[in-house]
Amino acid sequence: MTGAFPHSLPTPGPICGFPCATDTVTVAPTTGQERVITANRQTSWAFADAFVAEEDALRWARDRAREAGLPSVSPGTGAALRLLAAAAGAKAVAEIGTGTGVSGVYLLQGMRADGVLTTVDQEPERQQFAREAFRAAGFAANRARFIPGRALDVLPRLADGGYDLVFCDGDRLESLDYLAESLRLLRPGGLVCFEGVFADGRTVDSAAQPGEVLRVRELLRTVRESQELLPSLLPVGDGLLCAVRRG
Ligand SMILES: C[S@@+](CC[C@H](N)C(=O)[O-])C[C@H]1O[C@@H](n2cnc3c(N)ncnc32)[C@H](O)[C@@H]1O
Repeated sequence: MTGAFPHSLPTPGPICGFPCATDTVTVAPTTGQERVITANRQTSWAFADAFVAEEDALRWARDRAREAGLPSVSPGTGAALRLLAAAAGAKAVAEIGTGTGVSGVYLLQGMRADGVLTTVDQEPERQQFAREAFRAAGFAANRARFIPGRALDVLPRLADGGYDLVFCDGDRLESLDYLAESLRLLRPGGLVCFEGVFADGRTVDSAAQPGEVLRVRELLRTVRESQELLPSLLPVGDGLLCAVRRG
């Protein structure tokens, strides 16, 4: 991760606690005890992320993603999603960005036994891999509804307040639209989660960043300031932003 979070951050202001386009970031040289703490923290993060062993179906889906050059959620992120789905007693989950099904398997594992995962991806051939992964993981075909198409075309067709959890892992440039749609889709007390909000460290990096990173920063600010949401940014994988829609 770029920078030595949180030492590299400017004093959090009322709007953002991470660099805006104009913020400067001074990375303090790490010496002695501080360097030990930083190294330990990174080792601890790696340990936490690898804490959950993955079964064959997940490894198979992950291999298909790797072959396609596609990122998948890390084991730590998958385990967090599974935990959240289980804690929420999720019966209806919507996913943006099926990929080859890694996150979908974790979500299904956490959901109620009669729950249905509605998963959207603009690449139907990836959804075929996910379908196989779900079957290999032991889920009946009726546990997942695959919808091919662009997220912003599909989401408006899904039912208002009909979902316990919405997981967003599609196009970062569309993050704010996904948030607006999620607020409509979630029941009160439901959860929205965004994968990859660290953007490989670029979110807290003061160097010039592409539009997708600026959009992620906007998402973080919006979620943090929303009166409708109770947020938490989980430092698993590439950063999992989660928020509960207040009842
Ligand atoms: C990072 S991958 C998802 C990985 C998956 N969640 C997992 O962990 O296995 C992102 C997926 O989003 C899909 N995607 C990107 N932009 C999209 C959009 N606008 N609408 C629907 N799907 C989109 C891509 O085709 C890709 O399969």
